[in-house]
Amino acid sequence: MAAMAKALPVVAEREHPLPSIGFLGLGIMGTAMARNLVKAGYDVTVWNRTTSKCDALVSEGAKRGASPMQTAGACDITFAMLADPAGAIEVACGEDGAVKGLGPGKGYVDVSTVDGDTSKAIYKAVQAKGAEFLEAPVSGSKKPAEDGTLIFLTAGDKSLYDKVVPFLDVMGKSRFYLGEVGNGAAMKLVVNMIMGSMMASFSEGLVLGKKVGLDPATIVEVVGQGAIAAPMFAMKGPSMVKGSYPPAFPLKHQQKDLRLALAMAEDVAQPTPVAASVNDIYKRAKAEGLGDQDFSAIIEAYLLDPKGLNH
Ligand SMILES: NC(=O)C1=CN([C@@H]2O[C@H](COP(=O)(O)OP(=O)(O)OC[C@H]3O[C@@H](n4cnc5c(N)ncnc54)[C@H](OP(=O)(O)O)[C@@H]3O)[C@@H](O)[C@H]2O)C=CC1
Ligand SMILES: O=CCCC(=O)O
Repeated sequence: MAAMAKALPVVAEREHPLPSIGFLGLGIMGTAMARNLVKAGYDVTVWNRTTSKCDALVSEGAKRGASPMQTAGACDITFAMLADPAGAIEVACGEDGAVKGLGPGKGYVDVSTVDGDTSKAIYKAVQAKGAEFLEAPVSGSKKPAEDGTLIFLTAGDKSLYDKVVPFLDVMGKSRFYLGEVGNGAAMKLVVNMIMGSMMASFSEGLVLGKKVGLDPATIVEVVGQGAIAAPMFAMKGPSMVKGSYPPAFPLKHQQKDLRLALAMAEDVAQPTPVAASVNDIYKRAKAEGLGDQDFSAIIEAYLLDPKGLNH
């Protein structure tokens, strides 16, 4: 059963004036997360590199930021939801980066999925301005972002964590405080490494089953009733069977997370042969032009006929 959208607390019901919020990065996730903050009645300023992506939220009540620097300068707490380490560094530490707008009393919360070293570099830059930093990558995809049921994996300045709890609770259903910067990134990469391998294994099973004459839709049903049942298989399986992969979690980001998880494993000399092999399959799918499709399109990398299981 699909998760129910939760009732959002509204600002008018609160007793004290609340901090103003900046939100940088309005992709699939950022748009839905910022929208929930706007809907809850907060004073939200949004910025995105492709400025047209701000239009809808501005028409719904958000203010338009001129740059990451201006947005962070105008707001008490700024969230950032960027594609990858390069984007996160650019937006935080670039020419018109958010860090330039920060100062004592302000906070920067990076909710992008990046590696620990990227997070630590941003932390150092934020600290140098006398501001506070929290890394807070999320588990959960487009639908949980829309429903406000994400899981936050936070680490960094505990005092900032305490301040942003009300905002995290608007955007999410649960939150973990994991201590030092890097631990949130590590938790997120471990979870997504497992997820990428699960999806590849599921695809492999569907393709093999089809080849030996089984009905893929029946395989999805059987998997859903046994010990390996998973919400992800139940949600993605039916559309995979139809060869349809509308992007919720883009395949290029899943491959990025595998790449970052493998680098993390390399740093501690931990063998991860399953993830290494799976990463090659995602790389092949990306090379075949599937990067902007949902990551469930990984199944296409197994198929000679690129139209999907039904063809
Ligand atoms: N989609 C999902 O299910 C989930 C995604 N994540 C993670 O969240 C992050 C965002 O994901 P998602 O919203 O799906 O991604 P999208 O690809 O939809 O959005 C990426 C965002 O990053 C911006 N961006 C990328 N590079 C730069 C740059 N150099 N400078 C400025 N802005 C940049 C894009 O701007 P522009 O619009 O101009 O291109 C866009 O706003 C990723 O780290 C992803 O791994 C985490 C959990 C779930
Ligand atoms: O990083 C993306 C995670 C997607 C999910 O948790 O469903």
